[in-house]
Amino acid sequence: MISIKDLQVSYRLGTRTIHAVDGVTLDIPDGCIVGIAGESGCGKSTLMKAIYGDITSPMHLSRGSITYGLKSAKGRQVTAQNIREEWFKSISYVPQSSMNSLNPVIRIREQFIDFPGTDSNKKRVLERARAYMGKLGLPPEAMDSYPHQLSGGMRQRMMIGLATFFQPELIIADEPTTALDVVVQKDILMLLMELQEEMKNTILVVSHDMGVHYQVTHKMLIMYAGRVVEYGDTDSVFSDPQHPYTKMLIDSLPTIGDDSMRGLMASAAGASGDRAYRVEPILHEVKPGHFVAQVAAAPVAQSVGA
Ligand SMILES: Nc1ncnc2c1ncn2[C@@H]1O[C@H](COP(=O)(O)OP(=O)(O)OP(=O)(O)O)[C@@H](O)[C@H]1O
Repeated sequence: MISIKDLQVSYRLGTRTIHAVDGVTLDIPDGCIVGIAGESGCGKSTLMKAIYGDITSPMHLSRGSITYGLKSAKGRQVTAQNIREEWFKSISYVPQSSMNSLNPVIRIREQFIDFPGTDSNKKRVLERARAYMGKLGLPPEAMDSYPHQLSGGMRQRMMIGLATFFQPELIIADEPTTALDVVVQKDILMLLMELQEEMKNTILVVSHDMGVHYQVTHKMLIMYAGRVVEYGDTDSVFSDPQHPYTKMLIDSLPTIGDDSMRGLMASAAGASGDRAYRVEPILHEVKPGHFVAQVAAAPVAQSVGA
């Protein structure tokens, strides 16, 4: 279990200090996927970097502690002081826009060989990496490509492959599906879920997409202005949100069968005044080539006495 106690992480900007994470206390159990949501700038990435132990100026840990409950392969307790030595082994990070983090001028296979912690027998590493990438749905020749020769989805798969190659107990994925189309997004999320199911490790996923959180996570952490405003089992947070900000985030998620959306659709159509409507919205061409989902246009029923 990861235990975070009264964590404050700040940025020093000249004479000013911003507390990007402020007084966060929480326990993250082993073997679950935790989703982190909250508006831009609320401190999600800062919290993830602090957990990863990637604390470099102007960022600093101004208060509190993180304990990991992890042991290295050599049986040593992982602490905030030695966590860097465990990068990619016990803990790995898929950063924002990570698919663009591959070095563009060297082939992917070289990036695997240079990878921290790989053993000195390059041939053996490559064989293992090729087999692993095949398991992640990448063709064997993808390892011999330069990053620009692969699609965004393939590059993101590669990054997830790099992050999971040593089966770390903790993986932090900061917006792993941003900038991918919805089909590829789904594939990447399914891949993360399958890997977690197999490895039984803990994954922290930052995303702005509440639909992603609902589908993928076991627990949800909602942040606002550097603080955690709600944290609980995903089912409970979605079915019974308590904090107004969580309610707002969840209300912004349209769902099939959502009566409030139906009401909205109905009133929008009703407001036009010239349509009777059924409840199910249908795509209508309102202008040549311009479609909108609205309730079906049907002859307006004549009211009695009209
Ligand atoms: N390197 C930095 N120097 C100074 N301030 C920073 C730095 N990085 C982040 N901040 C500030 O810290 C606060 C939290 O930023 P952070 O990137 O953690 O938010 P976030 O929730 O991850 O946002 P986003 O969803 O846009 O990625 C913001 O006010 C941001 O401006």
